[in-house]
Amino acid sequence: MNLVNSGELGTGVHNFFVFHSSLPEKKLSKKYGNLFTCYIFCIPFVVINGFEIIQEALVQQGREFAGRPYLPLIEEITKGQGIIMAPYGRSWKQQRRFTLTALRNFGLGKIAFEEKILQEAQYLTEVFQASIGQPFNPNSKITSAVSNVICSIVLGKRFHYEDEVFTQLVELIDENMRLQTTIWALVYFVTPLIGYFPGPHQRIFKNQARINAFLQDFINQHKDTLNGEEIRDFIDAYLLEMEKEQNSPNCCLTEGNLMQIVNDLFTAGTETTTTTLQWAILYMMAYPDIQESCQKEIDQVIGWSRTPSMEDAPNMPYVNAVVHEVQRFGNVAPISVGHATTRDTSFRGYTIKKGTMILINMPSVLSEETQWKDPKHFNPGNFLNENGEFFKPDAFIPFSVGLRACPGEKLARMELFLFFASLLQNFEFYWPDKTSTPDLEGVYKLTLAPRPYKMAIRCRKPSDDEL
Ligand code: HEM
Repeated sequence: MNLVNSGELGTGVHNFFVFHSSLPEKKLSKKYGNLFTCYIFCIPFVVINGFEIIQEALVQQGREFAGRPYLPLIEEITKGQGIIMAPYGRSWKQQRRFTLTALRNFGLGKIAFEEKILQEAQYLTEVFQASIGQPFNPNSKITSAVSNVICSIVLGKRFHYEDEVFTQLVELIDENMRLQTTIWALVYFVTPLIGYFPGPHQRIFKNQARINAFLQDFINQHKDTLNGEEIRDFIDAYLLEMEKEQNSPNCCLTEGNLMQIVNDLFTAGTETTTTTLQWAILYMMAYPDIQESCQKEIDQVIGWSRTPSMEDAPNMPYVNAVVHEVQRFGNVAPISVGHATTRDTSFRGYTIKKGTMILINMPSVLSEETQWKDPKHFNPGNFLNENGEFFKPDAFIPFSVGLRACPGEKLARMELFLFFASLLQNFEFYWPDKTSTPDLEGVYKLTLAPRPYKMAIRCRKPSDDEL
């Protein structure tokens, strides 16, 4: 048993068997308390629920909970490199520190990223505009726009939405994310020996090899044209730092790590933001009065003569509150990324053995009754005070907290605000099918996404004569 009671018995820790990967954690925490152990085929993992106890684990005992679980399938793909699934240690620290610095230097929080995002929002608006008149599924268009932001930061170029290399890359990444939530991934987790036999898991490896081949091409092109005088993008910055540090004995900057970080930024940076924007549009169709209030504020603060900018955010408390509420209610990363203990850890009177998988139950915080004014409904009021001013409750932690907290948070927040405000400035979104209403239940594929839907749009922008 992994969670060993070293204190008093029965203080909310329970052990039982679970044979399914999609857990009804909310119901379980009601029944078993804020800290309990589950088993997947006899392999234990500890589930942590609620703001206070999650803070305690990830922040106050941050180092002890900063590991990642050993998952044979992921290990086969990443070889422990990169950031997301890298074990806690020197290499992870270096990759993470370098990535945060590079993102900051390229303009995280500065104008450069804002321009890239706005340029992409403009393309997305044009593509939506061309679809007026026919209900359509916005998913692939939003995915293209969001992954293009990552492409321009990491690879130094954006792609046409129909570009063959680009669409293949996006599809392969998407398929691999989906395959990693199938029963096969679970079987691989328990019996890694199936890696030697045929089965759908082989498709994951095949897809990954193709993704890596695409990315290796880009890395090679960068190496051939590298020029210390001009850093074009993330790959350039990493290669130059590798060159500089090559004789340093503790340096973990390697081409293998570079490849895995590029993979990580694509996977983490595209799916989460795309899914949040899909929820945003779906909620706007489900709650047209909220959509209208957003548009009123956009019209007042921005008008028609210019595009939105991050400087508008403090003057747009309602839109800002809606974007945050989309993240809270949409809950796109319900189990965050799995954590693990980095050593035998004493926690709330219990000893958790080194390497135990830790599951952070995000909905237990994002809809915790004691933390929110209206936890159960989509209500921007959760982020507005009595004077209609924006405020952010401490329990708003969709990017997690502690040493592993999302390093892409600032970029993601910029993308969400600018894409959302640009789309609502230009279009009214409405549910095209009069016989049904938007389905607000999600489906889980590493992120919690809306079921595929079709939407209809009307152009809001007055003609030049009317302006
Ligand atoms: C709405 C958008 C996003 C959400 C909700 C989100 C959420 C998260 C969460 C919950 C984690 C796990 C934290 C933990 O283990 O405790 C994470 C990790 C991570 N995210 Fe994000 N993320 C978003 C966008 C991005 C973007 C745009 C990037 C890249 C530029 C990014 C890069 C990463 C990376 C590299 C990690 C791994 C950090 C580590 O293991 O040290 N994410 N994110």
